[in-house]
Amino acid sequence: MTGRLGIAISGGSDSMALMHLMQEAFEGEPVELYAATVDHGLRPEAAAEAEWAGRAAAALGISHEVIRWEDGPGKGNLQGQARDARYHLLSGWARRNNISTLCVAHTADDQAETLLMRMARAAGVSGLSGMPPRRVHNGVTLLRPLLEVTRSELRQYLQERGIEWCEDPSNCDLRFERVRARRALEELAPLGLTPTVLSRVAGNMNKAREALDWYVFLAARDLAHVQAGAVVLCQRKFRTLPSETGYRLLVKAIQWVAGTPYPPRRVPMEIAVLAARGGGAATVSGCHLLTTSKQIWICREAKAVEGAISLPGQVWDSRWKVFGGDAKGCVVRALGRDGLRKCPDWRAAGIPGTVLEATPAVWQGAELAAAPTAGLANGWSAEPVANEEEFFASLLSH
Ligand SMILES: Nc1ncnc2c1ncn2[C@@H]1O[C@H](COP(=O)(O)OP(=O)(O)OP(=O)(O)O)[C@@H](O)[C@H]1O
Repeated sequence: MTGRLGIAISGGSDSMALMHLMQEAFEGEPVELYAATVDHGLRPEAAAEAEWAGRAAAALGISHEVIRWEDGPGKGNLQGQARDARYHLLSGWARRNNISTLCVAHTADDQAETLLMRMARAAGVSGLSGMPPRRVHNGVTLLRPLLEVTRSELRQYLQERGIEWCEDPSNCDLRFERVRARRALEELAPLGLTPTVLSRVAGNMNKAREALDWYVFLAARDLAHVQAGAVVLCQRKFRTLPSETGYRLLVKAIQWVAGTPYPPRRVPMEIAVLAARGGGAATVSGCHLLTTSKQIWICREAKAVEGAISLPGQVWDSRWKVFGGDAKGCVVRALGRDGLRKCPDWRAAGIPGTVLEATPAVWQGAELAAAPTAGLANGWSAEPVANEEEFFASLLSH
C-alpha cells in the first residue's frame, strides 16, 4: 500500500532542502509526496513565490497546492495570527487529501532562536524543551525531521546541487523578536552557544519533561479522581509533592477541566498553587480551584458557563450530555446559584456547591426541571463526555 506524506514548503531554503531530501529519501519507496504553500496575502510578492514553489515541486514530480488565507488578518499580533492560520490551513489541506503526516522544515537554528526567546520569558522545563519533533495538530501529525540540522548545512546542500530558493525579506526585519534572537546567536557562537548545542539542550530538556510528566501521572493515579466533571485531589498528599510536580498536575487539571490546549499563565498559576497548598481558593483559565477540609477541587467557573446553552441530548459546554426525561420545551443550562437553591438534597452527594453550580441542569423557561448532579434527577441523567481515564491519559500527552 502506498502511504502519503505532506510537506509544507514556503519556498525558503529550509523547506526547499526538506522537499529535495524527502524526494531523495523516498525515491522508489511506496510513498507519495504532496506539498502545499500557504499564500498569506501579506506581501505583494507572496502569490508569485507560492507559484514558484509549486513549479519547484512539479519539477520533482510532487503534486502541489497553493492555499490562500482568505479571512485574515484581524487586529493584534500579525505574525501569531499568520502562524495559527498557516497550521490551520495546512492541517485542513492534509485532512482533505488523506495525508496523516505533514513535515515542516524547522531547523536547529529555529530551535535555538525559540530557546533564546523562551529564556527571556524565564521559561521552565517545558518551555526550554523547545519545539517538539512530533506533535498532533487538528488530527494531523506534524513532524520536524530537520530539528538537528543547521540552516547553513541545508544551504550548503542546496548550493552544491544548484537548487534555488526564495529569500523572505521579513527574515532581516529587526522589528521581529526572532530576527533579533538570530542576530544575538551570532554573538553567542564564540562562547560555544551554537544552534547545534542549544538544540541539544532542548532535546535534553525534552527528556526531563517526559520524566516529569511520568511522575505527574503516577502522582495523579495516587491522589486524584474525577467527580461531577471536576478533578478532585487529596489535599494532604498534594502538599507532600515536590513543588514542580504539584504545579504541573494543577496545570494539567485546569487545562483538562477548561478544555483548552494552552497552559494557564505563570502568575495566576502560582497563585492557584499557593491556594491549593494553603487551603484557599483561586480562579484561573475559566476554572475555579477550591479547597475543603480534605480535598482540592478544580471545577469549571460558574461565570465561564453562564451563557452555555444546548438542547437535551446535545453536548453541553463541550463536556456533558444530559438526557432521559421529557425534553419538550426544555433546554440545558448551568445550574447556577439560583438553581442550586431549588435543590433541597444537593449536600447528600458531598460535592461542594460551587462545583455543582457549574454543572448542567434542565430548565423549562425559568423553572428548574431537573438537576441530576444535585440530587434532583426527575428521570434525567447527566454524564460527562470524557471519563477519568481520559484525564489520566491527558497527563502523558502534550
Ligand atoms: N507560507 C508557508 N507555506 C507552507 N509552509 C510554510 C510557510 N511558512 C512556513 N512554512 C513551514 O513552516 C516551517 C517553519 O517556518 P517558519 O520558521 O517561518 O515558521 P513558523 O511556523 O512561524 O515557526 P514557529 O512555529 O516557530 O513560529 C517552514 O520551514 C515550512 O516548512
